[in-house]
Amino acid sequence: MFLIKCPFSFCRFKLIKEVGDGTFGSVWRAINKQNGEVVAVKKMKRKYYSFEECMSLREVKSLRRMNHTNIVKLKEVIRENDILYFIMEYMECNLYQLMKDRVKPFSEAEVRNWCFQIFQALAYMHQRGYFHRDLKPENLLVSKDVIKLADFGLAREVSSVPPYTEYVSTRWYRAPEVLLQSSIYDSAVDMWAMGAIMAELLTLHPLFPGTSEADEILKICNVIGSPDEQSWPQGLSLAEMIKYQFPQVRGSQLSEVMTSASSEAIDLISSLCSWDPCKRPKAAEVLQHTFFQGCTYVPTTVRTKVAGLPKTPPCVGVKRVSELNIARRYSTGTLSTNKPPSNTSIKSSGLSKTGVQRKLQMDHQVPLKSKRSTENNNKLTTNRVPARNSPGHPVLRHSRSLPETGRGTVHKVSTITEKLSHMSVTSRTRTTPKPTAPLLKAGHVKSELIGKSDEIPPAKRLTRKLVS
Ligand SMILES: Nc1ncnc2c1ncn2[C@@H]1O[C@H](COP(=O)(O)OP(=O)(O)OP(=O)(O)O)[C@@H](O)[C@H]1O
Repeated sequence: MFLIKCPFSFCRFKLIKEVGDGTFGSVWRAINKQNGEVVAVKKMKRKYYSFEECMSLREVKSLRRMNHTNIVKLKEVIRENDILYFIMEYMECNLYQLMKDRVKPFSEAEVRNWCFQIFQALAYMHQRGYFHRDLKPENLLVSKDVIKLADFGLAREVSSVPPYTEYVSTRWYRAPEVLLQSSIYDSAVDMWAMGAIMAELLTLHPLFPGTSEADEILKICNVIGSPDEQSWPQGLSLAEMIKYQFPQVRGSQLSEVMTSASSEAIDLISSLCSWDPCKRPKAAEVLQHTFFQGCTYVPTTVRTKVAGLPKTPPCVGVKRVSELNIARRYSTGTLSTNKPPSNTSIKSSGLSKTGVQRKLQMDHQVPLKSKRSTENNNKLTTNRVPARNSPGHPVLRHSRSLPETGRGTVHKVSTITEKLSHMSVTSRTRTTPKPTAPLLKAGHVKSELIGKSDEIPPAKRLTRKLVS
C-alpha cells in the first residue's frame, strides 16, 4: 500500500494516460492512489499564482454549482506549484470519438437516449441561470449508456451583464445570432447547437460544416432557407448593423437533407435550428416533444430525493420510474406520423462525413497551439478545428483556441496545496433557480466595412478572458 504523506496534494494521483488535449488543459486518466478510484485530471496549461484566481475561473464557478447526473462532476481543485488541476469523474469517451469511426448512423433510439439526458442537463443548468455556450460532440462525454456535459470553460451566467464580447464557440454549432455578432444572446445558443448535434448524430455528417463564418451562414441558409422579416426580423437588423447581406437561398428543408429521419426528429431539429432564438424551444420544453415519447422526465429535485430510483439514464429507467408513479410523463402528441425509427442517411451531397470534414478543417489550423487563432480577432473567418479523438488512444488535440491571458513574468513557487474537498458539498447545495435575465441592450459596434453576402465584416475585437 502507498504511504500518503500529503493527503491533500496532487501526489495522491497517478497519471495513467493522456486522453485529451484541449485549448486550456490536457486531460488524463488517473488513479487516486488512496482509494483506487479512476478519475480524470485536467491539468491546466497556464499557471495560476493564487487560489483566488483559480476560484474565479468560469469552469470552477459554474461546475461547482452543478449537481446533476448528466453534468460531469468536479471533485476537487488542486493548485500545486502554480499548476492547477481539476479532478473530475472519469468518462470513457466523447461523442465525436463515437461518431468518427462509425459507418452506420446511430439509431434514433440511441440518439433519443443521449439527447434526452443532455436536454435534462441543459434544463437543469438553464433553470439555474447558466448556459454552456460551447456545446459540441467533443464536450459530450459518454460512459456506457450515460452521457454528460463537460467543459464549462465558456459557461456563462445568464444574469451576467452583456455584452458578451469574449464568446468563441465552435463554428459548426454556433448560433446565427452569435455569428452575426449579437452580444445579447442567451441559452437559446445551446438549443441551436443541440439541433446541429442531433442531426449530426443521426446522419454522421455535420449539419452546417462552414469553413468560415460567412460560409457557416451560407450553409445554414442552404438548409433552412434565408431568414426574412417573418422568420427573424431581429436577424435582419443584426445583419444590417454589420452591413452583412444574407445570401438569398430558399433552403432544402431538413426532411430533404435527412431522408431517413423520423418526422418527430425532423420537427424537433427544425425547431431547435430556428433562425429566431425566441422561436427555439427551451430545454424543459424539448423534453416534452414527441421525439422523446417513451422517455420520462424526472425532475432532478424529485430524482435525487427518492431512494431507489434508477441510476440508469432516464430512458432506460422508464418502467421503474412510472411504476413508482414519481415521474411526470409529458405527452406531447402533436405529431401523428409514426414513422418507425430508422437509420438516417444524408441526401445532400454538400454535406460530408464528419471525420472527413473535420480532417479538412485541420488544414487551416495554425500549427502552433500556443498561437491558436481566435475568432475574437478581427477576421471572422478563423477556422474551427475540432478535436480529433480516438477512444482510448491518441490524445485529443483540440483547437478551439483562445489566447491565454498573460500573467507577466512573476513566478512564485508555491508549495501550498489547496484542496476543495468541500466543493462537492457545496455543489450539492441546491441554489435557487435564478430568473431568466431580461435581454439587455448591448452596444454594437458598427462595422466600417460594406458587407457582402459572402463576407462578414470584421467582428468587434473580442477578448476571451479566462477569469471573468
Ligand atoms: N471527465 C473526463 N473524462 C474523460 N475524458 C475527458 C474528461 N474531460 C475531458 N475529457 C476529454 O478531454 C478533452 C478535452 O477536454 P476539455 O474540453 O475539458 O478541455 P478544453 O481545454 O476546455 O478543450 P476546448 O479546446 O474544447 O476548450 C474532451 O474532449 C474529452 O475527450
